[in-house]
Amino acid sequence: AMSHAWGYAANNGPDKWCDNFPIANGPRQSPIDILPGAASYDSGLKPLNLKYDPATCLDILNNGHSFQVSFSDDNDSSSLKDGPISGTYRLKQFHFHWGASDDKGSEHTVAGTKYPAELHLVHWNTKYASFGEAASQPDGLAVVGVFLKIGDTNANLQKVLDMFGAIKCKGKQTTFPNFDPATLLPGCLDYWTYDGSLTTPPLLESVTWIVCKEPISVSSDQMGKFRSLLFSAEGESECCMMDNYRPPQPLKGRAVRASFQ
Ligand SMILES: NS(=O)(=O)c1ccc(CCCCO)cc1
Ligand SMILES: [Zn+2]
Repeated sequence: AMSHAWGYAANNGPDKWCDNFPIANGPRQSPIDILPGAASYDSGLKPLNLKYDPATCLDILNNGHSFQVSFSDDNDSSSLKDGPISGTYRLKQFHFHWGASDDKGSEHTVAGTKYPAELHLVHWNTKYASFGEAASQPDGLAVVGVFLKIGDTNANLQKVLDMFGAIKCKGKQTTFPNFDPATLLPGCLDYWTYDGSLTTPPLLESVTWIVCKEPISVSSDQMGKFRSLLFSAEGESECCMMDNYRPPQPLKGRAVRASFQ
């Protein structure tokens, strides 16, 4: 059985996740295809208020599905407020999803357009005691999504890619001090927002999605570096980490709001 051996291959990928995680066919699944023309401008939406302290950056890990940079979250030093949310949500980690080639890789799409990668900054609602508890609540998480578009080399992103030699295989982890995730944000923080879910198992319907309209740049060479990571653990037959994205899911009547006109 797949149990928790989910992945992105034909035998354990997104089309099979419903076997062990029936919520995969739920009413508020993510990602979605965002149709800018169908999004409704909401003047009540506040600008995003992101405050990140590089001192909270802890480590970088290859978890076999993506790589993630984790943050200490025992205070509000790195947190998200305002935007579509109420209260304070603490940054827990960020990670990416990407494709086998530059023509695909993002999870959200914009009027059918796929980007080569997508950054997710994962935050949890401090009205709950922990990330794990928040992840099971309908207003527990807020994930900021940022598209990556092929263009100039991204010097800030390169600082993350330079760590890949130490985390090539599943399970490898290394310290990653003093990285400022704010350097990965676009200049303009206009966003779309909707109620959704985690895009990987357990696919919990606990995420307020906040997807930035403006992408950040990544060079094609840098995208090649993403694909040098491995899904596989040391000693296993090597399997390159790529196409670790879930395709868009049915909107099922949900409204997508825009913070901009
Ligand atoms: N691609 S995503 O931002 O939706 C995302 C974020 C965080 C997790 C981990 C959930 C662990 C629940 O116990 C899984 C997926
Ligand atoms: Zn993600």
